[in-house]
Amino acid sequence: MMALMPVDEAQAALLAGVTATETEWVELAEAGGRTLAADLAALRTQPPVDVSTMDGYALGKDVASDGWYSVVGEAAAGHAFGRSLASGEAVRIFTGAPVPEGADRVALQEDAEREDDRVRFATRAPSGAYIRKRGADFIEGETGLFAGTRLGFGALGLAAAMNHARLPVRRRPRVALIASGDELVKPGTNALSHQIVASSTVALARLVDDAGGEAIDMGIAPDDLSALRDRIRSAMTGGANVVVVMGGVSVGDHDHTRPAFAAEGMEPGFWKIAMRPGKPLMHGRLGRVHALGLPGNPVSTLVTGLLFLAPLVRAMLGRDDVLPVAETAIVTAPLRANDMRRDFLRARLSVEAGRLIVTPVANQDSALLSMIAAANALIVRREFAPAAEIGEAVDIIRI
Ligand SMILES: Nc1nc2c(c(=O)[nH]1)N[C@H]1C(S)=C(S)[C@@H](COP(=O)(O)OP(=O)(O)OC[C@H]3O[C@@H](n4cnc5c(N)ncnc54)[C@H](O)[C@@H]3O)O[C@H]1N2
Ligand code: MOO
Repeated sequence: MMALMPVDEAQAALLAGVTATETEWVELAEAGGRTLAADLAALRTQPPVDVSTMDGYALGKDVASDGWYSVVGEAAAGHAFGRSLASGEAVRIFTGAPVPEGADRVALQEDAEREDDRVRFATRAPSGAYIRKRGADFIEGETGLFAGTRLGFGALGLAAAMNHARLPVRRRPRVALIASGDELVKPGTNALSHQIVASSTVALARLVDDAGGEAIDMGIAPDDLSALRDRIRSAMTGGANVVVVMGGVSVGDHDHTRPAFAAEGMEPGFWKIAMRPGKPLMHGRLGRVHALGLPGNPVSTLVTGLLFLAPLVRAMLGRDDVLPVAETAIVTAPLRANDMRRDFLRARLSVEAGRLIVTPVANQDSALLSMIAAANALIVRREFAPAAEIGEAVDIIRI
């Protein structure tokens, strides 16, 4: 029997030599969830001048002998006080307003005793009080965001503040999804008893989308070599970066995925991985295009999608976080010792008294979508892991 390749080795082989997609420019408002293709420098300094962090009074260094300052004007956000402060003068100032020249501190309005146009304070604010210095956030020319960053709300806010209206992002990798099997019909059709609803396309498309790719539904190919070859070819013509065939990767007489890719000139990568579910997973290259055969059992399709396809998409985006992040949680059921296949148990993760608790779902059959729908994590059981007792910490991946 052909030896099974360890998961880590297969992931490394898959991700080695991935080329990032091209750069495209998008409007800031369209850039959410995309991945930066280049480092982004600040186009201005923020704050551009020293500003007040509170509502109060801007004061100079010198205190008048009687403690009273004369209030000579006002500074509000967007409205600077026009001149330098002289000794003994105060300017009424509001949050975000430029601190006038000659002022070195801001005193809170809560601490002020105001009488007409003069003001005094019981205690003296220290030098620099309530002043946010020019450039405290970023300085013009400084790199604020790095290539490979997924643009979440914080990064988008920073990009806007740095005065970028458009951002360079990686084009979404195009992932063609081909379902294969004579038994498959589209969701919502009048399926006969020997037919199965093709559920993996929509599920995998969601996973691809979430990873930052663009899923292309290539429909259902029958269990026929030339039909599958046609489908692979049209995916290539359509500009796919990854061609995925779901099902038909095992060793049965009707499993045409590998032969079809091979007939299209695939340079073989790996086939058969030491993992459960997902053993028959296959990868190869059609020139620069990645060929992936994902095992047909729906849970196997999604687990291999999560561990291989999604990381491949993220790698093509040049993302700085490619592989799923492992965390630990306390297991609530005993787990038996593992064999040489890394096991990914579908499980339910929750928080109890501030700790992560994880429970495997009732049935680990890789055909049961009800079980993966009920799960929100995978428990990762490493190769030859010893039995685990209730209360032990185990590795998990959120899904
Ligand atoms: N003799 C052996 N038989 C099998 C092995 C093996 O090593 N030796 N591996 C088993 C494992 S593990 C898996 S997983 C399956 C996967 O095989 P295939 O990739 O060839 O999948 P199919 O036979 O095409 O389909 C399996 C199952 O999944 C259903 N399916 C397929 N595509 C979809 C879809 N898009 N949506 C919903 N359901 C789908 C299909 O109807 C079958 O019931 O092979 C084992 N056999
Ligand atoms: O991948 Mo099969 O993945 O064990 O059902």
